[in-house]
Amino acid sequence: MTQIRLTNSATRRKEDFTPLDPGNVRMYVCGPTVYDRAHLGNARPAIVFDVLYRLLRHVYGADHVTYVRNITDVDDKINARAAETGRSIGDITAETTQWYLEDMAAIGNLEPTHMPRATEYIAQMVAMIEDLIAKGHAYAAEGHVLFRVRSYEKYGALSGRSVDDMRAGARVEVAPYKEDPMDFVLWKPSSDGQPGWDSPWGNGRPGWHIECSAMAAELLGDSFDIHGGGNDLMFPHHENEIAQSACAHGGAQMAQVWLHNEMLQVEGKKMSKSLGNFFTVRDLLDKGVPGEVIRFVMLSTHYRKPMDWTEERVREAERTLRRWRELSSGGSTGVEDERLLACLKDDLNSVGAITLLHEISKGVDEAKIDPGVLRASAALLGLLKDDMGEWLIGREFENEATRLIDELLKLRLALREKKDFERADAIRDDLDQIGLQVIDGLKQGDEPARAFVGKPGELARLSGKGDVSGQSRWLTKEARRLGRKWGVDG
Ligand SMILES: Nc1ncnc2c1ncn2[C@@H]1O[C@H](COP(=O)(O)OP(=O)(O)OP(=O)(O)O)[C@@H](O)[C@H]1O
Ligand SMILES: [Zn+2]
Repeated sequence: MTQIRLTNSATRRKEDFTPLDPGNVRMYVCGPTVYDRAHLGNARPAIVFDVLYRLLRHVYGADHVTYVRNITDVDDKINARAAETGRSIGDITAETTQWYLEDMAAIGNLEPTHMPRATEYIAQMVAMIEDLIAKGHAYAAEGHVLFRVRSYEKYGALSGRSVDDMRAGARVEVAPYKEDPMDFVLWKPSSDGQPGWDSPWGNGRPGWHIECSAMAAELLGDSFDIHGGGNDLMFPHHENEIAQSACAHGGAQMAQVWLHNEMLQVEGKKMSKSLGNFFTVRDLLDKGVPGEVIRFVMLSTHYRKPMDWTEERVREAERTLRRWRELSSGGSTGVEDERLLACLKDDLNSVGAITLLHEISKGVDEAKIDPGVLRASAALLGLLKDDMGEWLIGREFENEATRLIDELLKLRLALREKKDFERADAIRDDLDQIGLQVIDGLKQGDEPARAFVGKPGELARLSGKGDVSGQSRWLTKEARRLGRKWGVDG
């Protein structure tokens, strides 16, 4: 069996992946701060780590993987949004969380095992902070609690910077209550109207970084296998998570492997809410771009490379998926192609996997490979799933069959114009034989592909689910036969 290899940001090397406990492989991924719709950039880590989750489930068994992706529902950005809109914080976070779950499902992601909301783990955060103070890694001052960065000598190891460099270059908040400008907030006081919880340091709320450390420890233990997120979080967020967790847990290494996806960009800049250069997953879905197409485009670039979103890629993905859906119906249940699995095991090489899917689909088309293999292989990427096939239904459908039939109709019209009714009628009869009723009165330049079918809905449904799409392969075969017979296939 091929070994899973992952590029560990902490060592900057591609390494063999060996879980601490193969009976329970554990992964934590930083989830969204819920005050606005997820933009397309936010969808990237959700998809990348979903593919990893699927791979781990495949290799270690579905019941032997625990995937945690949190919901940050206490954060100053949320408070600001509440103040702007006059809405309650609870309404905003509940609504945004629901949107997030719907949008992530629409792009084909499995639900993680746990989706902890920060507000439900305040007690664990307070306990962890108290522990850090007791161990000398944190101190309370003026209602705040700060992490003493100097107390953790490996601080900066993940992002490869020294504390002195960071101090020189960083825009850290200088505050009178800090021993060192680099120290970061674990707890801060809340004024009236701000969300707050009782604590040994008065009414207050947690800082963002401690949320992840506390939730990860509670659900996955002091040490677990994989920690993921976008590479924009490497510093300071992940650096701070590492420091807090190691110091609270007697030096135990928080995660064995750190994985970071690169950014989705718009004209060379990170797509982000703060820059305002974003569009949401929902915008695209509402525009009619199917979730499966979004997923495909995202996986067409390796997760460690920056990527751009272009209309051309969307169209290309749509064409490919249409074709694969058409080819993938029928046949046996199917087992995935081992080579595809090997690709994904090699640092989630989704690009190589897609290339292989093209090759497999060609084999299916030539009747050399069972369609079940295409389905099972695509499923490793979360593609071609039954419940996502709906997008094809009712859409205009263009493929090899319709193109050839189109050509046959044009030929028939040309023959009629030359008064060669015998051959024109023969074409009509041939089409009739394969269940296509020719409607007369069509002129050259009309769009015969749409007008030729007696039952217009049917052609659109041909590549839908199950047995219906079986017809589509049959139709393609028949159209090719007629194409050859009438010399319109070249
Ligand atoms: N453009 C992007 N490409 C890929 N991943 C991204 C992108 N923007 C954010 N992420 C990732 O999405 C997840 C949620 O991020 P977050 O809620 O902080 O969104 P954000 O757009 O970065 O917010 P802001 O713009 O306000 O900084 C994180 O794992 C983050 O790394
Ligand atoms: Zn986090």
